[in-house]
Amino acid sequence: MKKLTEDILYQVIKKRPEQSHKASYGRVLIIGGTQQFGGAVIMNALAAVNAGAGLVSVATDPSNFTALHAHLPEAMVIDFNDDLTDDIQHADVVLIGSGLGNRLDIVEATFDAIMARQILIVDGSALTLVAENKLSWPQSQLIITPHQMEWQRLSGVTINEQAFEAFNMLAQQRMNVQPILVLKQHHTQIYTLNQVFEIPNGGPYQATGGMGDTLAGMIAGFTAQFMLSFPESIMAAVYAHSAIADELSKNHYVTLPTKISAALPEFMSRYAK
Ligand SMILES: NC(=O)C1=CN([C@@H]2O[C@H](COP(=O)(O)OP(=O)(O)OC[C@H]3O[C@@H](n4cnc5c(N)ncnc54)[C@H](OP(=O)(O)O)[C@@H]3O)[C@@H](O)[C@H]2O)[C@@H](O)CC1
Ligand SMILES: Nc1ncnc2c1ncn2[C@@H]1O[C@H](COP(=O)(O)OP(=O)(O)O)[C@@H](O)[C@H]1O
Ligand SMILES: [Mg+2]
Repeated sequence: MKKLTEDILYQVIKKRPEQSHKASYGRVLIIGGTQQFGGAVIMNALAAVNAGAGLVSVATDPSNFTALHAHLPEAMVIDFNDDLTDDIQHADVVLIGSGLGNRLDIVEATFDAIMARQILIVDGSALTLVAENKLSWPQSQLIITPHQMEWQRLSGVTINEQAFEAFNMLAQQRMNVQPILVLKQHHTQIYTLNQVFEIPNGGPYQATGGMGDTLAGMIAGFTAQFMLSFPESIMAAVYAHSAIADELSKNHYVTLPTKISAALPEFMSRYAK
């Protein structure tokens, strides 16, 4: 187990070249947010845009369009009931699952459309749907972001057994496509193909709904923008998420997910050398 340090931020976050444009920083497609859980995709998108993704589109229930635009006019919207194949195939990074409820049809269609070279981040309800329906993972650069109960549902490793790294690693290796596993908890762990990393920061002021949706959006923004630093870009996103929460916690009892996203541009500017 390797403990991550602030160095990961200097390693991944780079000063932008003058000769660049929005497409240089990645196209992200976010798929999620039923009528009940529209907030989840708004938080995904706030995080991805504030992390610096070049272009962000959100495929969601149409009842969420106005609220999303009110929070974030930078994002584009798509009706998630339409055929998303073209939108998926034009994205560099697809994030699916936050607030997706029981829309198994959308998970299946996304897994069918995704291509092997693309980054696919699977979060929230999509993880539960994969577990319940025993879906196979698609060929892609797969990242999964379960909290401990979602990981228990997916892997069969109970929350108590998750203290043993070897159990998690074995379960990860048994999947048909070996994903990068971001196992969320106090001191989140990141399982790459052959090594485990752990963040030393973060705390209970982060225990509030939408905190994981924000992390998933940050991972999308970091991986889309810092393509050449994969998978370190994932570690930098996880580290930054908790580092910002730590800073806010000095004078905030609870660190709201939307405040973490709002702090991202200034936070990242400190590391861009
Ligand atoms: N504003 C919005 O739109 C929001 C939308 N959201 C969306 O809702 C969807 C459902 O996501 P979810 O995580 O809330 O529900 P679920 O998968 O049932 O798991 C929760 C249960 O698991 C247990 N548990 C055990 N260990 C745990 C741990 N370490 N961390 C967390 N839980 C742990 C615990 O059980 P308990 O301890 O209560 O017995 C708990 O009751 C998902 O798509 C998400 O994106 C949310 O983001 C909120 C804001
Ligand atoms: N006590 C804690 N210490 C550190 N981080 C925490 C703590 N509780 C929750 N978190 C973080 O908050 C996030 C919660 O994710 P998740 O349960 O998926 O939230 P949601 O689905 O509501 O957005 C994870 O990144 C987790 O590591
Ligand atoms: Mg979650």
